[in-house]
Amino acid sequence: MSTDNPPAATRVSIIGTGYLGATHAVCMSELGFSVVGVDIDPGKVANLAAGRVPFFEPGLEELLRKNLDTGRLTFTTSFTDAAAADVHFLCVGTPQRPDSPAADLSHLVSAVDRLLAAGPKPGSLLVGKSTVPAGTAAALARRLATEAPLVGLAWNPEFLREGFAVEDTMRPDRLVLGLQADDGGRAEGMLRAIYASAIEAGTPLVLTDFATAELVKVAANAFLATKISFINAMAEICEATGGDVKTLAAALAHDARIGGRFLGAGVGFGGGCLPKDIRAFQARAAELGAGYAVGFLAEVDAINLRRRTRMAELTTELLGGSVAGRRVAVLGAAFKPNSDDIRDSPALDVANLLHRAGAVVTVTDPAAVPNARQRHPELSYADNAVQAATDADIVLHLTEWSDFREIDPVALASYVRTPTVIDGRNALDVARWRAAGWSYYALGRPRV
Ligand SMILES: NC(=O)C1=CN([C@@H]2O[C@H](COP(=O)(O)OP(=O)(O)OC[C@H]3O[C@@H](n4cnc5c(N)ncnc54)[C@H](O)[C@@H]3O)[C@@H](O)[C@H]2O)C=CC1
Ligand SMILES: O=C(O)[C@H]1O[C@H](OP(=O)(O)OP(=O)(O)OC[C@H]2O[C@@H](n3ccc(=O)[nH]c3=O)[C@H](O)[C@@H]2O)[C@H](O)[C@@H](O)[C@@H]1O
Repeated sequence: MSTDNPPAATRVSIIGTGYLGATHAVCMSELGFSVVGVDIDPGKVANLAAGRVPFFEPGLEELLRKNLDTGRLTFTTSFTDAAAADVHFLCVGTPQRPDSPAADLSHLVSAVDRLLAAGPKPGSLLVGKSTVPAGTAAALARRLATEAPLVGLAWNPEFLREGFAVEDTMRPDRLVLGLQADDGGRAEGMLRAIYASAIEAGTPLVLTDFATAELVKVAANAFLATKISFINAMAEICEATGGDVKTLAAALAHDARIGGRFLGAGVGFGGGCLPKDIRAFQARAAELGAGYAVGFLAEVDAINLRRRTRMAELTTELLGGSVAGRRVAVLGAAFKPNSDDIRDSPALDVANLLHRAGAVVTVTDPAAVPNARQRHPELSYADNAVQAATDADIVLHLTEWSDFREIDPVALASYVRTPTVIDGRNALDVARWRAAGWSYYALGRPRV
């Protein structure tokens, strides 16, 4: 999206300023809109208002500060401040329920309660961006029809990736707009104006109904999860036959119909979205009587979780059958590089499995240690790979930060007790590590 022609007087509110909402607020302001971000977490609001992004996202803080300085971007806990906006983007969390695989929609319901209580402007538009089970928008439309008939509704799911959030928001692969057939084109017109620069730049625009828009989002995440679990299933077969999953994936990638992205075998997917979205999808399909159609996602989830236990088993095997009292260095805490997000992190899951089996586990990560320490105070933490690996019996590489790929294996070997590494992301330079005297292992690759 270009910022050459800032739009005029449209006022935008962003409800929920977490990973998605904070990024969307900053990017909408960068596009020239007057933006207010509202959140119930006063700490988050205070940080954002002071120019601090309370999570790791390359490029976002710089853009936040620049836009705060223009006066176009503000943050508040008051829904009254948000009520004056013309367009409200709903960006609150939809996590997995604690007691079931389904999505917890309570934040969404409460956000709408608060907005309606504050009295949104007649003619304003509520735009859902959160990932929701199919049918959520239709239910919300019925609610608005009785409680706020002059407020429109659209569903505009978000596809950004953490670590590339600004880039993905400014230059999305596509824009999906779920619209109501009977609003006379109002919502479409307002959203075309909001996204004018992206549309002019040629971003594909998909205009559809609510259910399809909701489903595009969960289908995309289900497909990505399936692709990762497919290659991890091949890794399991490679382990059984002595094959090499990295060569296998590279060979598959030469087929343009398959492509090489999301064929990275290793310890599997985590984060605040893929795992909970495939579970919520299954739960919703079952409610609709169509659970059989996505039954395969249970296997996708199971393959993914097996990679974590397999990593712990291989560690145990390489340490002679027991990890009790052995020192394990874990490189990585975030669910992926360029993020401090530890939601459903494979790295921390593996660290905990080993800790519970009696290992002395020390975790390091370039960005996620503060979050990990808060959530898992039972583990030990180090500032860098050398500290984590000092006197280690084994080193596990579980999040492929460039910092870890760039480690000098010769230097690191002088700190460890035994130079054994398991590359849980198939991302280290095997030849370099072996030449430096390390015994190198990886899931789905032959032992040499
Ligand atoms: N994190 C990501 O990269 C992406 C997330 N999504 C979806 O976006 C949604 C939000 O995800 P995240 O930003 O990761 O979650 P998050 O947990 O980082 O942020 C959610 C925010 O909503 C706030 N909130 C909760 N209840 C509220 C209420 N009643 N009123 C106002 N604010 C409230 C929370 O305090 C929090 O700051 C989810 O549905 C997720 O699946 C979609 C695409 C990308
Ligand atoms: O709905 C969401 O929130 C987002 O979920 C994912 O984005 P994200 O969770 O930021 O991370 P990804 O880059 O998709 O990675 C997800 C997980 O898969 C793992 N992964 C990825 C690729 C791969 O080849 N192998 C692999 O194990 C990563 O390490 C990570 O744990 C999607 O890629 C986004 O399009 C979507 O908007």
